[in-house]
Amino acid sequence: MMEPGYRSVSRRDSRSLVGYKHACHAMLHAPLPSSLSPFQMQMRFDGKIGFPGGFVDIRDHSLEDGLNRELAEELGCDQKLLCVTESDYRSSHATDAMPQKVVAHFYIKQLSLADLHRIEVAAVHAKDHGREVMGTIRVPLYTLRDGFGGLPAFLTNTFIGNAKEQLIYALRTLKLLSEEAIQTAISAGQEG
Ligand SMILES: O=c1[nH]cnc2c1ncn2[C@H]1C[C@H](O)[C@@H](COP(=O)(O)OP(=O)(O)O)O1
Repeated sequence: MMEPGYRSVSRRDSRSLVGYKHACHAMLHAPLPSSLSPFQMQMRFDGKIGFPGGFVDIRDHSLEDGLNRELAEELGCDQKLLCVTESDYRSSHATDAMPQKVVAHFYIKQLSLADLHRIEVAAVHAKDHGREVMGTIRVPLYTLRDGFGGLPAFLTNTFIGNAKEQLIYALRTLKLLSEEAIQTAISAGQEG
């Protein structure tokens, strides 16, 4: 499932697209052997949910340098605690939708639970906290007995760009939930 208007593009080919801005966003994830396995998104200034990151000027920086700069601004942590590298890169999708043509690059960074928690605490003191970022949030990976609370309800939020598809991609690729559980959560969210 992909947000209409987004097409998959390779990291390499994306560099030769003309007239596109490049945006990099990262999912921070701490593996745990339970449905509480936490990963992070954030509430943005516009009331939409997305991942930390932002626009990157590829004339001056590598994708990862630009992403790490954005993460420092939004999460307030130094690179000893959080440094995304090319090995964390997962996908790129281009869109021609207005107001601007964008290539959205996506990363998944695996961390220890202790470091994820340190980042959540540091985020309160970040430059962008209360301006562009209203707060970090954890994504619920469970579904309550009512069939709606938890992940299905979370999926009814409004997401920025293709962040919802990036989230579902991450659930699949990290095998955090079975395909059946993912489909059930998506369907329940649509009905709820
Ligand atoms: O989490 C996201 N996943 C995919 N695309 C996203 C996400 N968050 C924002 N976006 C889009 C929206 C814009 O087209 C660009 C850059 O947005 P933003 O992160 O707000 O960038 P700046 O902070 O203004 O640099 O990506």
